[in-house]
Amino acid sequence: MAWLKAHLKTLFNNKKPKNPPKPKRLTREEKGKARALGDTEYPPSSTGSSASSSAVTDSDLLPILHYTELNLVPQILTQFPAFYLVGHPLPAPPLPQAKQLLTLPDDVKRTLVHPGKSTVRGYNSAKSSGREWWDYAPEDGGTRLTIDDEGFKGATKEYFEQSIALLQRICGEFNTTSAVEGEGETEGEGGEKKIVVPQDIIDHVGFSTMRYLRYSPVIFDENKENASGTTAVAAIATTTSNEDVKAVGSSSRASSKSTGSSKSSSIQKDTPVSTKENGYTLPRMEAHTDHGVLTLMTATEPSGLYVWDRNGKIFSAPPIDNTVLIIAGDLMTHFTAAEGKSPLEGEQAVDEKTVLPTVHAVVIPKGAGERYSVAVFLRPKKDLVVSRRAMKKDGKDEVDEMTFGRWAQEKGDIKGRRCWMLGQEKLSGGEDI
Ligand SMILES: O=C(O)CCC(=O)C(=O)O
Ligand SMILES: [Fe+2]
Repeated sequence: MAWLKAHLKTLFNNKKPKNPPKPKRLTREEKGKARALGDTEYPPSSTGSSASSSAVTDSDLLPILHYTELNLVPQILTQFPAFYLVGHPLPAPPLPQAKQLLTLPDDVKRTLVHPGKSTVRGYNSAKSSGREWWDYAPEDGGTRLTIDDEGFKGATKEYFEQSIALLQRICGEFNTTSAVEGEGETEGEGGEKKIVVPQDIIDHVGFSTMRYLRYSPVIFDENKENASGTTAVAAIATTTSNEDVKAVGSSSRASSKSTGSSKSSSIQKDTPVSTKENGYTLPRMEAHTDHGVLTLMTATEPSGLYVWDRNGKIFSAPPIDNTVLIIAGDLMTHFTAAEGKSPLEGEQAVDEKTVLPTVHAVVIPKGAGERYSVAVFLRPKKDLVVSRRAMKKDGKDEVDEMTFGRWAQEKGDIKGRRCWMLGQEKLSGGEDI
């Protein structure tokens, strides 16, 4: 797994685009107005050429993009870890359906567990995190592991299909057509099409799924929770602050490193490990990156979603009416790596057009109640080659082909799957991997 370690170290080591477009400076009021109106000038559409050695963005808000401006997405995802999309054609988000399914009696929910115990199909729970979820997959029209309710099934299928179509459209924006020499990249006719995101992803649903999630204090399993007192879990707090979010990041780092590591005891000692000493733990999802191409999210209040940018800066990502939030998954980094490079080669594969996967976490403030969310994951077929890496084997030049299935498998094999975390190393103040 040495390549992965090297890769993570370089990718997430405060790497910035070499020549990022400079965000336009707006006052707080202007920003708020731009957000409320879905102002097309925010974020700026210009591709300023002045080099900046400061942060990728000086804004503390995530951009809101209008559906008619999807062509800006490739640039925006190098500047921001996420964006809201307004003016999209999606139907109402199936949050009532999420609540409908996830508040069924436990014995009914148990019948929706995948026979092979898949965590990306049917019903699952992580009781010690105060979280449960149900995954819809389009196989057999999504009729397996679901409930017998036509309204539920219709709304679920519809939202999934339309969201996937939207994410595929966004992928198409990464594939530009270049005009005649000297004119740069344009939408001009007759030019050469540059494929960044494989066409197969744009044409096929692949291994895409949709998830309904519920975060609630009532999900905690009192008997299991921290029985040993050593399990690394999220911090305890009476309010949610950046500190709490950082703790969600650092504690999951401890859990990933502690398993199978000879350093586990010292790491656990040095890491904020919460127990029930204050009588409460927060419903949460630890910091992670999604391993697909793009993820579309929508949620109820209370807010609780946070995203990290490539410098470790945290953005709150509360739900905004009529918008969806879109973030990048690991495969975006494979596809947008520097020309001819695989991200598995590390730093040299990251250039100004490289989109890094969005680190995100959820933590629900104490007393805030329940949160429901919907996440649609655009993922390719498992055998799709996502990047190629030139390497020497027994003195011979070889090309190592990374498929999506292998990527997901190798990432999953790292305990806790917390490996692709940009912010986490910085936030936890810990040593490099
Ligand atoms: O609940 C959310 O908003 C995020 C869920 C998520 O990140 C995931 O399921 O991968
Ligand atoms: Fe996620």
